[in-house]
Amino acid sequence: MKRREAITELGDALRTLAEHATTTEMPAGDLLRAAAELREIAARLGERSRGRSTLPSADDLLGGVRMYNPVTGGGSALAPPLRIEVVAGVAIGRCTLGLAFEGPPRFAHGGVSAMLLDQILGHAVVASGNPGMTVRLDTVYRAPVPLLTPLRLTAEVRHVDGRRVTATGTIATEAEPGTTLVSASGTFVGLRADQTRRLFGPVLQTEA
Ligand SMILES: CCCCCCCCCCCC(=O)SCCNC(=O)CCNC(=O)[C@H](O)C(C)(C)COP(=O)(O)OP(=O)(O)OC[C@H]1O[C@@H](n2cnc3c(N)ncnc32)[C@H](O)[C@@H]1OP(=O)(O)O
Repeated sequence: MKRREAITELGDALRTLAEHATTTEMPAGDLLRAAAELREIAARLGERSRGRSTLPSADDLLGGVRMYNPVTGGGSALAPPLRIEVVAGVAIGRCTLGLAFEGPPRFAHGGVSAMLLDQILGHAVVASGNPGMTVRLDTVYRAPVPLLTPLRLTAEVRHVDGRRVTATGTIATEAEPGTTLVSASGTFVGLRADQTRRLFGPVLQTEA
């Protein structure tokens, strides 16, 4: 689909911009010129935009296509993006974090690790056929997550108890997949029909 490719192209440019804006040591004058040019571009993009209760026209919510998901979305300026595939019930994710995700020098911000894990746990939960929202996420930071280093994440469902699903996951490097840097356990809850209507009613109406 042409529009999705264009969205991904723009997202890619924005991610490059965010990384260079984070690492640049250019003088103040150059930064101010860049800011002015970027504001012009932003204004142009904002001429036609959607509100909070309208899905992106390029998305396919029920088909799992979310172009602006801040973790996996090709169109997101914020997403690493994390690429996930499910193999025999295990979600496997790959990404490399740039300096835009830095917390302690040289390493990822802890909140970014939690965000990646929330997403991949959620993916495993959806893949198990028990979709739900995160109600709890416990994260254990064993070693710092290096930037500019290919990462490998895993997640799988451990337990289904009615509407409650428990999943666990890890972050490691591609080079040392057996050494867990961060692990997480999450609880997800499937929504009742009334909860779905209350939270997502306006969006589902525009979808229909
Ligand atoms: C291919 C595409 C991939 C797509 C992949 C997509 C991945 C997306 C990953 C991102 C996921 C997110 O970030 S989701 C966004 C972050 N999460 C949220 O914003 C959720 C905020 N929480 C809520 O709105 C609410 O908690 C609800 C609506 C989820 C549930 O309502 P509730 O009133 O709390 O719970 P209720 O329905 O009464 O109870 C359901 C059961 O869950 C239990 N329960 C409720 N909270 C908890 C809890 N913290 N810890 C343990 N258990 C809990 C209750 O005790 C009850 O157990 P029992 O009595 O039945 O035994």
